[in-house]
Amino acid sequence: MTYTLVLLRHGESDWNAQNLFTGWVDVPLSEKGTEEALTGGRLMVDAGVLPDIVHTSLLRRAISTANLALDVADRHWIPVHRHWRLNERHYGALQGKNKKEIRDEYGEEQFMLWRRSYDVPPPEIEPGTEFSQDADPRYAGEPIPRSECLKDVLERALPYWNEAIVPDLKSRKVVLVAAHGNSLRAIIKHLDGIDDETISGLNVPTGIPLVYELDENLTPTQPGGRYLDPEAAKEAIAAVANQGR
Ligand SMILES: O=C(O)[C@@H](CO)OP(=O)(O)O
Repeated sequence: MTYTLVLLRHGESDWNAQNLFTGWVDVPLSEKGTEEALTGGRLMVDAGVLPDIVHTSLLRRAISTANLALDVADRHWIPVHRHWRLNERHYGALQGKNKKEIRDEYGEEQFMLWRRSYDVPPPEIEPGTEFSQDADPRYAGEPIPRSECLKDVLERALPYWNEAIVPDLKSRKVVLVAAHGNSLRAIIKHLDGIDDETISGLNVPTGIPLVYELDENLTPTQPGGRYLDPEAAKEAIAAVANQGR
């Protein structure tokens, strides 16, 4: 008997399409992203993987993706929990900046350090500036970051994983987590025990459900899980890896 976890990165957002660092900026899905979310729902139906409960971030690209996918799967009615601890990593002062321009200005090495190193956060965002979240009511009273590396994301996501998601898994619910490239990378690092170096090469495609069967110790029975459309995932993973080029 295993526990079933479905990880779903939101469909393409408007800012993914424009190649902008997004982080906690609350941008909507693009038309393509909406289609990806609907396809994600169909893939779950075809695989017979029907969520009993959903956890999302507080950002509309993840919320909309979950809503669209669950509607297709006729599971629009399941209980939902939302938390900022599942948000995308906070991209600090890079939020709203073009990835290619940042790469051209700072060079490949610095660009990749900021984008994919485990423990180097981008420069902090200035409070009160256009893309900062300090006055956003959804985070009132919360210890929100001004910039995060993946290590920070893992540290803030883990309490939510342990206290909110694990109990649902252990009660034998099929759990859907609809979140973001980097919050999902953090969860995958934790689940698969990926080391700090190797995780820099792992990218998560938009809109393709990734299913994990977990044993009693919450160890994946198949490391890396299985994408419900492996061919599409391969192509989309390469596209994410190549952003900024
Ligand atoms: O901009 C972002 O918030 C993330 C995800 O879209 O980008 P990256 O893949 O570069 O970490």
